[in-house]
Amino acid sequence: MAPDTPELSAQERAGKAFPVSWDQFHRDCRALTWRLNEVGPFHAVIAITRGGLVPAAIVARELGVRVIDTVCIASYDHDKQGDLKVLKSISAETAKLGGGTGKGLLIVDDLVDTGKTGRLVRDMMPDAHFATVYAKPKGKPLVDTFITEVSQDTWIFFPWDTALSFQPPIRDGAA
Ligand SMILES: O=P(O)(O)OC[C@H]1O[C@H](OP(=O)(O)OP(=O)(O)O)[C@H](O)[C@@H]1O
Ligand SMILES: O=c1[nH]c(=O)c2nc[nH]c2[nH]1
Ligand SMILES: [Mg+2]
Repeated sequence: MAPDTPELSAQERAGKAFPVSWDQFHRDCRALTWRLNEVGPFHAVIAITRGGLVPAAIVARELGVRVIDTVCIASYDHDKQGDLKVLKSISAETAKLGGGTGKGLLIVDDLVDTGKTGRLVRDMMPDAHFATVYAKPKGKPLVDTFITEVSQDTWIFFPWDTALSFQPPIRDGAA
C-alpha cells in the first residue's frame, strides 16, 4: 500500500506569511480607491464573496456608489482549492446596468492568487473593471487595478480570518 502522503495545502505550499491588520487593510482599500477614482465613474460595484465584501464596502463608500451586487463563488475550503462553484450569479438588473458585458461596472475582490476566480468572473463581464487589493504573480495579468503585489509563495492572512495570539521570540525559531 502506498504510504500516506497528505497533499500540502495552498497555505503550506506558500511558506511565507503576510498578516494584514484591519488598519492596514482599510488603508490599502483607500489607496485602491484613489486609483479607481481616476478610472470611474462606475454604475455599480460587484463584490466577489466573501473576501470581496469588505473591500467592496470601503471602495463603494469612498466612490459614492450605492448599487452593490455580489457574485458568490466558493473554491477554497480553508486553504485547499477545489473546483469553483458559482453559488449566485450577478443579478440581471446589474448586468443590464453594464450593457450585458460589464461596461462601467467595478468588480472587487480581496486578492488574486492563481487567478481562477478572477478568470471566471471576467468571463461573465469582459468589459468590467476588475480591482483587487492584493495580487500574486499568477493572477496579476487578470487585474486592472491593485495595490500590493505579494510573491506566489506567500499566504495572505486577512483580519477577519485571524486573531491576536502569542508569538515565540524570533531567537527561539519563530518565522
Ligand atoms: O485566484 P484564486 O486562486 O482563484 O484565489 C483567489 C480567491 O480565493 C479567495 O476566495 P475563497 O475561494 O477562499 O472564498 P472566500 O472569499 O469566501 O474566502 C479569495 O477571496 C479570492 O476570491
Ligand atoms: O486568506 C487567503 N490568503 C491567500 O493568500 C489566498 N490565496 C487564495 N485564497 C486565499 N485566501
Ligand atoms: Mg474569495
